[in-house]
Amino acid sequence: MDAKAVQTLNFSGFTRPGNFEGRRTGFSLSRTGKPEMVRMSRRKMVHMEIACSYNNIPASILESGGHKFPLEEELILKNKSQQIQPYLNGRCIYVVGMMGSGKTTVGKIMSQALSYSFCDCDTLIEEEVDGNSVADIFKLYGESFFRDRETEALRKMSMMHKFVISTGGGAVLRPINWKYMHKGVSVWLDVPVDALAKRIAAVGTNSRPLLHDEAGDAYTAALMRLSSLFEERGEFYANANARVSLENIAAKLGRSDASDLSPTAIAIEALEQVDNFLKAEDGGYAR
Ligand SMILES: Nc1ncnc2c1ncn2[C@@H]1O[C@H](COP(=O)(O)OP(=O)(O)OP(=O)(O)O)[C@@H](O)[C@H]1O
Ligand SMILES: O=C(O)C1=C[C@@H](O)[C@@H](O)[C@H](O)C1
Repeated sequence: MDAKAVQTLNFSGFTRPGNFEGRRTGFSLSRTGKPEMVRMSRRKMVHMEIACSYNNIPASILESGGHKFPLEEELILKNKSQQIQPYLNGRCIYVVGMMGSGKTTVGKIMSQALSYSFCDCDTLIEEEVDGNSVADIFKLYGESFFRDRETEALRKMSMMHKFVISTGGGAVLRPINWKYMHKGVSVWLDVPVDALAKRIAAVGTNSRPLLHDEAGDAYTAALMRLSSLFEERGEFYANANARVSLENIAAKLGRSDASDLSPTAIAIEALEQVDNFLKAEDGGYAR
């Protein structure tokens, strides 16, 4: 085997209930790069070696960790979530960030990894206002009515445990909302505004009332409005306990573009930043 074109991950330890989602089998990549099924008993010492051999990917990329394979990302995610779970102690995670920053997409991945439930605050408000969409609530009742419902939804969620909560883009604006969100751990997904504008232009602005009235082509209109919203809100997002900067992740992975990072890679960094916060609070892990 060409040692240069191989990356190996080793995991040893006892399986715990919940590991491998209760399945008695796991996957390992064979030396040829094909996944192989591996049988495991319910609780036993396991040693898993995952060797990835991709001849067309330069060894320098594999060795620098600049390329993450989906299976590898899944294992890192699970490992990280198991590491922080005892220190989270059931506290909820609130994901904050601009419209389109991936709070729902990344939040769902985090909730699965942590075996937490997931709640989208906008959806909760829609359910509580007779199933009206956020856009319709703005139209029918106005923004301040929506903001009051948002505060009420956060108050209710602050009494829950083991939830990842994707908040609305403007939830950071009211100090009372922070009082509720600080019952848990808050994470800011900091995504460059041009990446947000690309994502939003791709799906349209119909469901996003604060962007809907802007003139011009979809990308430019979204970019202009998002830039001015970010100028007003940047300092509020920075109240979060942990910041996940897509530009920093791209730099770590040696990528030039922060807009093509996988949601799983972003979720891993989010858990990493939560871990840093937990280590720093109240004297850290020594509680
Ligand atoms: N890492 C990513 N790379 C590319 N596209 C992404 C990524 N994460 C999310 N998206 C896409 O961006 C759009 C917005 O994502 P998502 O709904 O998760 O964001 P959000 O922060 O919850 O948005 P909002 O606050 O407006 O509801 C979706 O179309 C989603 O598929
Ligand atoms: O950024 C905002 O102010 C908003 C974001 C959405 O998630 C919705 O909560 C609503 O459209 C307002």
